[in-house]
Amino acid sequence: MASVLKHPGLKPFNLALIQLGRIGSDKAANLKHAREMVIKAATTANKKPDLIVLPECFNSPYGHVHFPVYAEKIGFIPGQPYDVEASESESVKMLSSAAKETGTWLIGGSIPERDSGDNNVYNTCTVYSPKGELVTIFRKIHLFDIDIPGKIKFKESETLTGGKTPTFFDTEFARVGLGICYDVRFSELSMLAARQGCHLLVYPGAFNMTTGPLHWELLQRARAVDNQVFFSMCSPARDPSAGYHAWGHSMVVDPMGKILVEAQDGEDILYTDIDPTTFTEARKGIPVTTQRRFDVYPDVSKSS
Ligand SMILES: NC(=O)CC(=O)C(=O)O
Repeated sequence: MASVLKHPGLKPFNLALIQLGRIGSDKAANLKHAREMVIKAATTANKKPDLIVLPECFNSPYGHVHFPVYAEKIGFIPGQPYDVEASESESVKMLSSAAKETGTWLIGGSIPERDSGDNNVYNTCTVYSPKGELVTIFRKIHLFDIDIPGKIKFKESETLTGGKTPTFFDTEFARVGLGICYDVRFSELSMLAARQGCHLLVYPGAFNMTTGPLHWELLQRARAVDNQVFFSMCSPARDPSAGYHAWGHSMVVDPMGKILVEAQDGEDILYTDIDPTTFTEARKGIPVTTQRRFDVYPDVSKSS
C-alpha cells in the first residue's frame, strides 16, 4: 500500500442519506427528483447536513440491460482538474450544481458510466465538494454476479466491467472511503480503506428481497466492527412495480457496530450526527488496531 498523507482527524459532522424513490425509465425525471431530494435534504432538517448521499443506480432502472442505455461519458482523470461545464454527463452537471447550491459534500450514489477510451461501461460513484467540484470517482470493483436458484439471478458482468481502483476522499471533517453494494462482501476493500485512515466508509447499494433481510445489516455491522469505522449504505426505496426490488433499509452504523439510524423500505431522508468520541473510544477500549499479529499472518493492506 502506497503511503498516504494523514487526515488531520475526525470532527463532528452531520450525514444525510437519501433513500430515493420514483426511479423509473425516464432519466430526466430521475435526475429532477434526485435534485429536488438533495435540496430537500439540505434545507428541511434542523441542522444542515455536511455530507449528503444518494443510492446506487439513481438515474436508471437497475439491471444489466439498462446500464449501456443509460451510460454517460464522464471523462474524469485523477489528479487533473475537471471542467463540469464541459462535461458530457448530464448527471454530473446536475449533481455538481446541487452540491454547489446546497454548499454540501455530495456522494452522488452511482450511475452507469461509459469510459471515453475503452468504451466499457462501469457502475460509477461520483463525489462533489461544496463548491460543486467533481473531486473523485469510484467504479464498482466487484460485479454483482449471483445465482440463487428459485430466488435471484443477476449478472452485472453481462454489460459492466469491474473497476480497479480503491478510492477515498478527504473532507474537512473526515476521510471517507468508497465502495458500491456488492463490494461490501469483500472485507479486503474496507480493510484497505481503514488502514489508509478512513473514518467513514460509504457504499451506495441496492440489495434485494433475498439477500437484503439476511446480509444487509450483518455485513455493514461486520465491516464497521472489523475496522472500527463508521459504515453506511444508502439504498433506493423499494418499488414493487420495478424489475428489481431493492431492500431499502439505508443505514449508518457506528464503530462499535451499533445502528445509529435505519430507514424502512419507502422514500426517506435520514440524518445522523457523527460523533468522533465513539470512534476514539471504540479504538481505545478494544485496541485491535494495535494488536494485529502480522508475525502470524500477512498484512493484506501492505500487499500490492
Ligand atoms: N446489488 C448488489 O450489488 C449486491 C447485492 O444485492 C448483494 O450482495 O446481495
